[in-house]
This record gives sequence, structure tokens and C-alpha cells, in this order.
Amino acid sequence: MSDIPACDLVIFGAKGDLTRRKLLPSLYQLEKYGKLPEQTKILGVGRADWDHAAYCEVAKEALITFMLEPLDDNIWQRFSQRLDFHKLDVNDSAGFEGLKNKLDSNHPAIFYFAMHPGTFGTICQGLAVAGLNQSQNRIVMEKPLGTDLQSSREINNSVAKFFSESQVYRIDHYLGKESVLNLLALRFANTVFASFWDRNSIDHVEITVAEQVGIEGRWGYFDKAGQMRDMVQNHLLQILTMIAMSPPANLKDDSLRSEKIAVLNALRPIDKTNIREKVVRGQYTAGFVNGVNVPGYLEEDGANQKSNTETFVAIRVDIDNWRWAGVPFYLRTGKRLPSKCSEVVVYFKPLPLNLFSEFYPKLPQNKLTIRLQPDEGMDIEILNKVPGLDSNHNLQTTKLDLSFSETFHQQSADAYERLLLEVMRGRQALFVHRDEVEAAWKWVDSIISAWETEKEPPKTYQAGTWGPVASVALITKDGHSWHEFE
Ligand SMILES: NC(=O)C1=CN([C@@H]2O[C@H](COP(=O)(O)OP(=O)(O)OC[C@H]3O[C@@H](n4cnc5c(N)ncnc54)[C@H](OP(=O)(O)O)[C@@H]3O)[C@@H](O)[C@H]2O)C=CC1
Ligand SMILES: O=C1O[C@H](COP(=O)(O)O)[C@@H](O)[C@H](O)[C@H]1O
Repeated sequence: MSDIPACDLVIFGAKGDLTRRKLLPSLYQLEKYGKLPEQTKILGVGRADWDHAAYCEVAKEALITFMLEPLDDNIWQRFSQRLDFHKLDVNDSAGFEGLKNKLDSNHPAIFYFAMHPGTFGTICQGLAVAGLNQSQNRIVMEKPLGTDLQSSREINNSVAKFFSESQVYRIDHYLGKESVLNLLALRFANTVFASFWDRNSIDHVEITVAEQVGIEGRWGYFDKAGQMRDMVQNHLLQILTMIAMSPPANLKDDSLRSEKIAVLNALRPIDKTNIREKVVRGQYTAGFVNGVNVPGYLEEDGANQKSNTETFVAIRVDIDNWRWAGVPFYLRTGKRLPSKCSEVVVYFKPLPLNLFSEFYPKLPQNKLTIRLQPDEGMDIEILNKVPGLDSNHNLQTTKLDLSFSETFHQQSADAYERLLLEVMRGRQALFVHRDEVEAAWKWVDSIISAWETEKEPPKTYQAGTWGPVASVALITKDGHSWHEFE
């Protein structure tokens, strides 16, 4: 039996790519685990002329296409009984009354907006006209929320006219990843890390989110966004806040999110005066990824030969607060890199005095690597004496290595499964507060505006390499180097 309170789930954009690829498969998995409350209905909304049976066909096809496992007949029977479809053009605000009639007013309704953000205000207005914005109801919004601070504010304002912030759940799917969430446990449940997590002990931090994929046929979207809006404004800055925030008073929604907002507000601005020393942007040319010949960004389907859109970004970030003054954070993310892997690497400061200097003029720094994906886990590099009778203090770097899958013998849940459950539970901690989105845009806008002013094209890198050479220089000039992936 599910421990989740009863609720109904309404998906606007019921036949769209996001719903078919992510939402329906995640909901099916929750059915499989017995997590969905018994009374919960899943109501798809769209303009098609479908009934229950027709929508079940669409959903079944999506599950067969996008799930890695075969469809189980028993689970499908249970799941399909929850499904229904409601025909509605969201521009027709009178039509929301019919939607209301299909919902049980005794429990909360969750409205998932799997549609273009330009429609969010209109949907909220329609819901309000039908009285569906009462405080027990919640809305879920997908990224990207705008393309800059101004457009993001417009979306948030159009929603805030009808729903209070406590009803709004903004998705950043990285916050639903097991390993990102584990950062809270690592930092706040372990004395050893909690007490060494600041400028006194940490030298610098690297955060890499590397992708092997290119733009996956999404030129129309990606060329307007670029890696900065697509990945840095949301996922990388969210990881950064989880690493850099101060301990919250508790793990409740607002305590946690206030600490993250404080980090975003402390990011040192990057603008035209310092962009050259702080940021490298790149664009891939043709090359080989996993032995396969792939086209360059400008040769992708639908490409415009003149595009200066970045597919790679590396940034030196400074956080101007007491905890992190003088500790650089290096962020790096790109498409068509040699492997798909996301890691946070924390380098600890050298000891005040090297007692082994006679044998080792410089001791390697302790290094904590947190593997976010694909092989979730962490390791710490420490120095050990090699066993033996040798009197020369023969030291060797060794690893304490923890693999989540080997230790816990179970697969991590998918991010969307976790996030859907959290909305049903009414917990906002893993969702992005309006102030976070806007603080992130403010910082990112300044970088994008500096790029536009200086008009310098992105540096090229061959697909299948770790980005432009300049991204190496960005970090080596500070005396560091990017962590090499195994
Ligand atoms: N696809 C993905 O993996 C991801 C997508 N996103 C974001 O999620 C959002 C949705 O993306 P995606 O699923 O790819 O988009 P799609 O274009 O595939 O789907 C859009 C949906 O909106 C519905 N729709 C459009 N206009 C109306 C209307 N006037 N009234 C009712 N329904 C309407 C369409 O249904 P119909 O035509 O039947 O009315 C369709 O189901 C976007 O903002 C995207 O950026 C975010 C992360 C990942
Ligand atoms: O939001 C997005 O994320 C994916 C990367 O997500 P991951 O879970 O596979 O790491 C990215 O490819 C896409 O461009 C972006 O819109």
C-alpha cells in the first residue's frame, strides 16, 4: 500500500515528447513499486479527440517505446485503469470547467505543465476561472523557465497571479538524481566532511557534466539556448549550490532553499571586464565519439552555418562569502565529449608542514571524487605507506572507493519517479524556488551579455575531445588541472 496521500494528476501536453518519454514510464514504475495511491487518477489533457481507450493506446505505445523493460500485463492493467483523457485547448478558458468535473475535489489535484512555458500563464488562468487554484492544488513546471531573467520573471508573474509560491513545483531533474541528493547526506550526516567543508580545508572544486550526445535533432531549441542556458543556468548551478551551501537549520523546504539562494546571490559577477579570464566557450566540429563518426555542430540537421551558439562552457566561479572566499569552483559542461559522466572533485589543501619532504618535496593533495553519473559513488584519494621494511617512507596514493550499486545492491530510482512522488507528498525541497531561478538567470545573463558585446566566436573543439584547448589553460593558469576521467 502506498504511503502517499490520495491525489489526482493532470498532465497538460498528454501526447507530447516529455510525457511519452519520461512521465508515463516513471508513473508506470511507481505503479510497479505500489507507490501510487489507490484513488489516484492520471488525466491527460490535449486537443485530440480521444477517449479512455484511445489514450490507453497512446500510453501503451509510449511505454513500449521508451521503457527498457518489457510491459508487464498485470501492471499495465492496474495502470491503464487510472488513465483517462480530457479534450481541451488551453486557450479556451471556459473548457476548464469540464476538467474540474473529472476531478475529485476531496483530494489535491496536481497539474503538470508538459508544454511550452509560453502557455503556463494561460493554463493557470483557466484553472483559476474554474476554481482549481485552491490551496490544496499544485502545479509542476518544466525547465527551461524563460531564456533570460526578464522572460523568466514574466512566466513566474503570470503564474503567481493565480498560484502562490507554496503551490509551485519547478523541476530541475538533476535534483531528483540519487547521487545529487546524496550530497546532502554526505555533507550533513558525516562529521568528517561537515567539519572540513570550507576555505580552511578545501583548495578548489571542479564540477564536470560531460555529455556524449550532440543536440539530438533539437537544433530549433538548442541554437537559441546554447549550453549556458540549457545546462549551466539550471543543472550545474544546482549542483554548485548543493556543494557550496551552508548547513540549513533543518531539511525542510524553505530552510534548504534559502541556503541555496544565498549561494547564488554570492556568485561573483562575470561581465565584459573579466569574461576572458573566467569563461571559455566552445563549439564542436566533426569527430569521433565512441568510434562513431559524428558531424560538427554546424553540420547538424537544420543547422545555420553562421551560428555562434556554444556547445561547451568552462567557467571559473568565485563565491564571495566567508565560507568560500579564495576557493575557485571550476565548472565544465559540453556536448559531444568523449564520455557521459558527471563528477564533482574536491581538492583539499596541502598540510601546513610536509614531514616527508626529504622523500617527497610535494605531497599530492587529498582528493574527494563524487561520481554523480553513470557509475554513482565516491572515492577519496589518500596517501598510504606501502607495507615493507624499507625505511624511506615509501608512500603511495590509494583510494577508498564506494560504488553505490555494489554497496546497496539496488538500482537508483529515476529522477522523474522521485520528483513525481515528492510533488504528491507536497514537499518542495527538491524543486527550484522562484528566487533561485531568478538569481541564476541574473548571473548567467551577465555572461551571455558579455559574449554578445565582445562578438568573439566560440573556440572550436573536435567532437570526442574534452573541449577547446583554452579550457585547459583556464585552469592551469591557476596551477590546477582538470580531473581525468577513468
Ligand atoms: N521532451 C523532453 O524530453 C523535455 C522537454 N522539456 C520541456 O517540456 C515542455 C514540453 O516539451 P515536449 O513534450 O518536448 O513538447 P511537445 O511539442 O512534444 O508537446 C507539446 C504538447 O502540448 C500540447 N499542446 C500544444 N498546444 C496546446 C493547446 N493549445 N492546448 C492543449 N494542448 C496543447 C500538444 O498536444 P496536442 O497537439 O494534442 O494539443 C503536445 O502534447 C517544453 O517546454 C520542453 O522544453 C523539458 C525537459 C525534457
Ligand atoms: O535538461 C537537459 O538535460 C540533458 C542531460 O540530462 P542527463 O540526465 O542525461 O544528464 C541534456 O542532454 C539536455 O540538452 C538538457 O535539455
